[in-house]
Amino acid sequence: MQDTDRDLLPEGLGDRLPQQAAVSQRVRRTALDAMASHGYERVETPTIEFEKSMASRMAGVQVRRMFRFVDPVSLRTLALRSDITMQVGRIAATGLAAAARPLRLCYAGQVVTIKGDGLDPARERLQLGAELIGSDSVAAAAEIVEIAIEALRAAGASGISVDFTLPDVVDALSADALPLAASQIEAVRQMLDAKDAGGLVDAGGEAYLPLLYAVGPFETAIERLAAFDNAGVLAGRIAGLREIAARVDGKARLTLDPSERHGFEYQSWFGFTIYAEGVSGSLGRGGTYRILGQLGGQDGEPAAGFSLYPDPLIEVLASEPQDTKKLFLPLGHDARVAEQQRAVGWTTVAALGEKDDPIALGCSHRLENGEAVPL
Ligand SMILES: N[C@@H](Cc1c[nH]c[nH+]1)C(=O)O
Repeated sequence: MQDTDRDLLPEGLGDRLPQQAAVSQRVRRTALDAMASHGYERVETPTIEFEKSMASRMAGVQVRRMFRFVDPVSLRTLALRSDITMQVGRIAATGLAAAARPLRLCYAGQVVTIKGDGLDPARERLQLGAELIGSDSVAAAAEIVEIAIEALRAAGASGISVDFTLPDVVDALSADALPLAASQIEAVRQMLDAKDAGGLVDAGGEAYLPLLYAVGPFETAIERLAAFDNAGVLAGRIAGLREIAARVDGKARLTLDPSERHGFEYQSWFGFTIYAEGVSGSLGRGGTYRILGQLGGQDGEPAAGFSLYPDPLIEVLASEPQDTKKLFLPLGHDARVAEQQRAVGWTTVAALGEKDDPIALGCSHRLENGEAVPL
């Protein structure tokens, strides 16, 4: 009988072969270097931890997306990390509780979820990001957006665009200017998410209809949002968005979709999604949020941050021709010369036998009389 399962990977999981792995390393390094250059210090977190500590750090985290199982040692429920931001929140609230604020941390690692996101079947993704802990001000949010753009550009993306949103807009409006019954709030949110104008009216959210039209290029959409907000409930948020937009002007194309919530589980007054030309789907998101714990009392500690999910960018970059400079070392070559060549940046591939074919092995040059000769 054939063991068909042996060579298969579960749905949504995959290997990276050398070309993709090389690009992935480069993307990770260049993006993290951009974050480090702005004072974000690297932290590393475990891939598994207690479910409770991950799920309770921020309001709105969805545990049902996480792989969970019982630890045979502690007999407690563990979860595989689905978002490193929550772990950075734990570090900020515990190990680095006494560190000076604002605290700037960055991270990179694989994250997994039980189900892919929308049409994307991938269940494991590379996540890279930065968190600015101690403030969720406009200045903090603007710094985060600027660094997200810079990190993505450093990683090789171009034609970057950023879509701003107000994750808690329904809460803000329903608490004040446009009251909704507690039972209506979820339906109104869902209809806004679905951009379903008819459904929004049926759900009793007619007054929220203008939110569906305050979308598109930032300048015109923000004007529409301001016109809709005649009670001034959103005035602070609108001024904040304008300030952030002015800071990133010229670095990315800006759009606004004030009721967009896809992927925003715990962000508060400000959120954004980031895209690049030639790459389908989004490449990351971020925003302001609160870290629950002792710091900041009941409301938690304010923070802002972003996470990039660069896998689709890695695919695109890895499909472009790479300039490989590899030097073939024939049998009997001078080992000292080879070492000197590596010292000046060559990658060398040494022949093991007579039959080794430099071209088939991906070499661009061959060592002859101490010189690299093009093949
Ligand atoms: N970790 C969030 C993005 C984020 C980082 N910091 C704040 N928000 C996500 O992946 O959706």
